[in-house]
Amino acid sequence: MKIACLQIDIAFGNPDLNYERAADCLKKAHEAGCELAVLPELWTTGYDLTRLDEIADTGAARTKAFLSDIAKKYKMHIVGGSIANDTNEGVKNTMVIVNHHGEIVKEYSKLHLFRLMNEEKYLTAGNTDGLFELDGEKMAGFICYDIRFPEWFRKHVLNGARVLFVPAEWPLARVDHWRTLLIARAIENQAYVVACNRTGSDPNNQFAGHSIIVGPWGEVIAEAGKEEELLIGDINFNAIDEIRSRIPVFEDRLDSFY
Ligand SMILES: NC(=O)CCC(=O)C(=O)O
Repeated sequence: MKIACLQIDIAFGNPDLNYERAADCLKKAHEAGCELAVLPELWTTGYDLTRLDEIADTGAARTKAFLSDIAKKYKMHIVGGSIANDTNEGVKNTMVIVNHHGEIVKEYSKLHLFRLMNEEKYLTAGNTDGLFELDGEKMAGFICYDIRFPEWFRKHVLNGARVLFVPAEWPLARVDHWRTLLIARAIENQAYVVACNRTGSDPNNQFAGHSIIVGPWGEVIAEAGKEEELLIGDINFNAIDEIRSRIPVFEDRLDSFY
């Protein structure tokens, strides 16, 4: 499966412009022959959290219609990063996944809110898992800070997920943590990790870029630099079986001791 991470800059608090930019990049991913595209975290608004009452997407309705139209037009699955989603439980940081028929297959809202970027003051945590299926393969979505919680990843992998998606707005200041944690999540779970970070800056942070696709052996299949980039990599589901039979971690787990 040919996958594209849309490592883009995000216009602070300007959804109209961000939808336009995302549409351009999704078109480029389609033209490059990609079967699945991934967007970064909070790609419609950035971290303009004090203005969420004006700029959040009510019920993610605009985002769902936008992604669904594009997915259908290009026959491409879209892991829709995440957006500020105004729900009756508060504003959530929600990922929408759309298959290549334009059907919404999953909504996952970020479980672990990141205090260093004030998320807990403005956002409501999700309360569902991130498991979904595309082309008969089990996959899962996580959002940014979630990568610091290996138990959350393991839970999804034990439930069958073999491709783990991570949209993010990860600052440059901790780019070493970003790379190390993502590679570790791939190695320990013997699964693909596809992580799409934003680039550019906002009033509080400079972002790292360095979107990355990591294979189940921990090998870096593709990695972006710091600038805007359409990062493309191929994933091969057979490699997961091969590595799991070489080192049978999932057979050797001793659940009763953990
Ligand atoms: N947007 C985020 O969740 C950022 C997480 C982060 O920077 C970290 O160090 O963790």
